[in-house]
Amino acid sequence: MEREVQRVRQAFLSGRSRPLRFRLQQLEALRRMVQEREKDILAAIAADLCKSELNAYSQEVITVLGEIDFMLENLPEWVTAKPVKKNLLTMMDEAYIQPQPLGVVLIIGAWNYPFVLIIQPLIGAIAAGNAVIIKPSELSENTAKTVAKLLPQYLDQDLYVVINGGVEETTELLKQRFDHIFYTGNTAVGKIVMEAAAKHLTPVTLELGGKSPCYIDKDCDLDIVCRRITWGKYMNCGQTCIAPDYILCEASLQSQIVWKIKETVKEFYGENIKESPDYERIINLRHFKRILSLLEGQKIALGGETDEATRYIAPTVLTDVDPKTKVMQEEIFGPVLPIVPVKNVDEAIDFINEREKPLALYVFSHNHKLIKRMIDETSSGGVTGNDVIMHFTLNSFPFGGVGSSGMGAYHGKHSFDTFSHQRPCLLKSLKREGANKLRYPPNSQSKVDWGKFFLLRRFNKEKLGLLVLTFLGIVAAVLVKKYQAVLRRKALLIFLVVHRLRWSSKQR
Ligand SMILES: NC(=O)c1ccc[n+]([C@@H]2O[C@H](COP(=O)([O-])OP(=O)(O)OC[C@H]3O[C@@H](n4cnc5c(N)ncnc54)[C@H](O)[C@@H]3O)[C@@H](O)[C@H]2O)c1
Ligand SMILES: CC(C)=CCC/C(C)=C/CC/C(C)=C/C=O
Repeated sequence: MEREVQRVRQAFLSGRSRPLRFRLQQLEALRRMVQEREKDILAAIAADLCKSELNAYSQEVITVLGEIDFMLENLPEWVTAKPVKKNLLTMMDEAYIQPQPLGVVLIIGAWNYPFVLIIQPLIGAIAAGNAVIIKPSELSENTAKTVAKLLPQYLDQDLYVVINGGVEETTELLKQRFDHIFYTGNTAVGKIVMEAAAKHLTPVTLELGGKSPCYIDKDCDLDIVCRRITWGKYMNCGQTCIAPDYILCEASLQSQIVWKIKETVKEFYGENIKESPDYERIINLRHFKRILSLLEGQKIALGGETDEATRYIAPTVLTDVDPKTKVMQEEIFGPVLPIVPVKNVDEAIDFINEREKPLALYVFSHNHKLIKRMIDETSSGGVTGNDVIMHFTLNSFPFGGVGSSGMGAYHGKHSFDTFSHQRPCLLKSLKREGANKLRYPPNSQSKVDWGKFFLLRRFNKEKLGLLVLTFLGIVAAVLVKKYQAVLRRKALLIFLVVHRLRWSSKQR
């Protein structure tokens, strides 16, 4: 492992990942890989998650292609140094921010969207000029193997390396020194990653999970609300980090919500859900059993049917859920939707604020003020009003959590920034040493006053007068320098005219 990381570091130190042209070439090659090997990629995702290839394409491949196009279009502008505002002490100098690659980045992915969750951060890391080691999730082994096979056929083999393995390999990998670690997965492992990173003072981005609440106000169109929630909750069989985890609403709305979700489930997946190509399965038996245990003692208003052999759990809704029960203590990450009754929006806000900060928050209402209030008075990684999931699709948004749902963010320019160091560069001249006397010892009150003037722009009248005089002096000096030749010619002319006049008067 150590040798592998060293090999990638040597490749980074060769400097070839840095030029803009190289980064664009690699991103184009990655796009080619996705387009030419689409079938292999879709088949792998489909095998890992019992997902239709159409769904694999629209949930994962579209996002990746969109992100590559966005990078190719904007990267030339992002990599250029940006001049910054200067102060009086540096007004004659060159001052700019130059984004630079961090070095060797480790990307650790999760199984639930096994392709996009490693390739989207990879796009950002390449765009920023880094070398990358990718560790896909071992639970989605088909995608992990496919990515390990395909990437070296298209990308620089020493700069971008896939290492496959489970906990043991990841633990070993985490002992190495990286310049950034980008981890997607559960919060408990997030802490392990952060602890390992701390040993090398390596910065981390943690894309974690949590329980994303969904508040439904009574003033809304329940047909539309339930259709949107059903889509976001049961997509990928509920195994989506930003799926609505639970519903908060007034008790009287529950029966209508259950009925409308039931109708939508029929509309989306047909009478026999098990036969639907759009309804996935739970990733493994451990997660299947974990989700089943969340149903114990609950009032099942919809669904609840299961099949261990195929790890099938029907779209399920629970009503009148007690917040103290297990289903409300951990992220569900499955097709189970509890409804927790609250009296009003105030109680919903308190409920959300009494818990860990979620990755996403959803609020449905015709009342725009209520939505704004919910946003102002709570905290979450991201918010969508009157829909679910959709904030993920906008690559101008930073995507990430807050508090226990994660730290740092990515997508689009935010990915580029995550994997770059914003390096401040100040270039001075070795001339104009006179001005520097102000900061050299011995110090004096007058120097402090000048310092205050230059850096804090605080001055007394006397100093202001002096400064106006200095400024006029500088302007005069600049003008004299600029028009020196003209002035010299004018002076010569005056001299000649005067001389000529004198000579003429003498002749007379
Ligand atoms: N914020 C996001 O973008 C996002 C996206 C997907 C999933 N998630 C969250 O991830 C969770 C589901 O993923 P998961 O954690 O089950 O995925 P997972 O089991 O695939 O684990 C994630 C990664 O951590 C590694 N790992 C596991 N145990 C480890 C250990 N002890 N030490 C070091 N590495 C270890 C795995 O090898 C894997 O690569 C949910 O909480 C979900 O909300 C978040
Ligand atoms: C809008 C469409 C068609 C797709 C969105 C795809 C999606 C839900 C991606 C989620 C990726 C992600 C961060 C998952 C976390 O678990």
